[in-house]
Amino acid sequence: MYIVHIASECAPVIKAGGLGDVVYGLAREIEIRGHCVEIILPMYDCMRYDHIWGLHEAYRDLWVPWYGGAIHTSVFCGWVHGQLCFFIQPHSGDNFFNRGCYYGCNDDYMRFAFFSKAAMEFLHRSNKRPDIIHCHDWQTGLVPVMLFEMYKWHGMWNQRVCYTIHNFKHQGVAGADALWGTGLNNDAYYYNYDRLLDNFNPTAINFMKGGIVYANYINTVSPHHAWEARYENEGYGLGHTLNLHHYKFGGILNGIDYNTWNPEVDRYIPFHYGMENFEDKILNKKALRERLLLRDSDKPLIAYIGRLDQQKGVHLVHHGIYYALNRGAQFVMLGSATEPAINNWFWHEKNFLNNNPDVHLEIGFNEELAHLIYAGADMIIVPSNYEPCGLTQMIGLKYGTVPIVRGVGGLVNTVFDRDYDNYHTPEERNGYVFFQTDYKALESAIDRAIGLWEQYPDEFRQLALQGMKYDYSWNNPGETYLQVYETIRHK
Ligand SMILES: Nc1ncnc2c1ncn2[C@@H]1O[C@H](COP(=O)(O)OP(=O)(O)O[C@H]2O[C@H](CO)[C@@H](O)[C@H](O)[C@H]2O)[C@@H](O)[C@H]1O
Repeated sequence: MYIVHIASECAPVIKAGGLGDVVYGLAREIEIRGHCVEIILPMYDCMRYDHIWGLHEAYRDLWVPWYGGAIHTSVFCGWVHGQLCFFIQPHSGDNFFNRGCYYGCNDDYMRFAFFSKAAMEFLHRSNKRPDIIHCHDWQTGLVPVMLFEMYKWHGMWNQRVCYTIHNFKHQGVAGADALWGTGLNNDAYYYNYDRLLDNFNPTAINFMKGGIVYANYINTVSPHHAWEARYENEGYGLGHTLNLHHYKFGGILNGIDYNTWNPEVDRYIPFHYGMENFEDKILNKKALRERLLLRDSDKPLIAYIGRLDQQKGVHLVHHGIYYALNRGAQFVMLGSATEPAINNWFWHEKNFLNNNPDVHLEIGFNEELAHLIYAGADMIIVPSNYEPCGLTQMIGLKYGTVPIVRGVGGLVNTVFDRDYDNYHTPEERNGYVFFQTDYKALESAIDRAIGLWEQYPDEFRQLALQGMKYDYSWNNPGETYLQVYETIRHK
């Protein structure tokens, strides 16, 4: 099969969060299984060019129709750790992708409407006819709309779309200018409840809704979150649309790329270890302490890695830092915030705690440091308000770093409480789970973890080893996605 991903991220060249990991990891898995996979991405000025091999111009004069005119665009091509990627570079005064950031501009919806249009135009003009177009999140929600309303009539009859939703909160709610820009025009037709009209704002269209309505298959990234999106409020207003399209909606648990995230081969950690030499993990803990100037001691080390955002339960991350310190543990946080209020808050805490030898708050994005933290920490907290899948707990498990998570979304599908899980035998349990969003809930889970670490170190070690046994690689999800591709391809 021939599969083309159209996405706004691909790790490690463009990574703001988990979307990048998934696009790269899934593409790689499907290619290993003998299929042809290509990835189309925006050519951001701030991406990690050092991760691209052989970058060259592949298509020089692509004229992308835009607002009745056309934007002169170049398409570059190169290999990102073995995966063939195409990068879209428009030459226009809008400077869509030369902003020094991936997201966070006022005209994001126009930037990604253009990207989606350019990706489709590139496929069309270069005569690429993939069996499957796999697109992701709101940024590419217009891809299936354009395919089935426009490009189908230009020779793209046989293409089918798989649309994966990694985060329902961001939906691409836009005005009619997105329709005019892309040439979909015809406002009256798209401003319709059955098509792109936002479910709550009668003056707006919704890219993600477009993706849901038009794609041949839609999924979110864990079975439990698929359920939450339909039956609880986790679909952020798209629950009814999902119910209408339930026959083509599912939840497929993400994997993680064990070539990148594996303490036996990780090139960013100083000491490799696995289940056989688990005791070497402590050498990484020492290295982490040295790197962050933390006091060497016999305390447990708790970590948080992730975006600092309401989704991630920042109030609990914040509380967790102080609770861990009071409870005699060390804490390391690595995170970045796009919201100024949250950013300021954590900078304030960082300055306040600056001289404390048991805590380090690193504010920013640092892929290399993340690896060392996963390897060096004893526990990792994921206190999310909602979590479609969550990769950090799965990475933690692989590194023998015991996850302490809130029981929502994909966290429910991957972490099983050592003391209270009803569905897994004691040998299958791998972490700690709490359910409420108040401080007490988090505290009791941290207490149980630290208690075991301090008083029953052998049992704690056993729990970590049980987590390492789990296979959360792309092996199983890769198989499932292939089945999806096969099914929609023949429809
Ligand atoms: N400051 C920082 N420095 C270095 N690395 C950092 C970092 N902050 C985060 N990371 C890394 O980014 C990834 C984040 O994974 P998450 O599952 O938290 O994804 P996120 O919420 O962004 O994405 C959404 O998409 C993913 C993928 O589908 C879902 O798992 C998730 O639930 C959903 O919210 C991990 O690889 C983590 O190590």
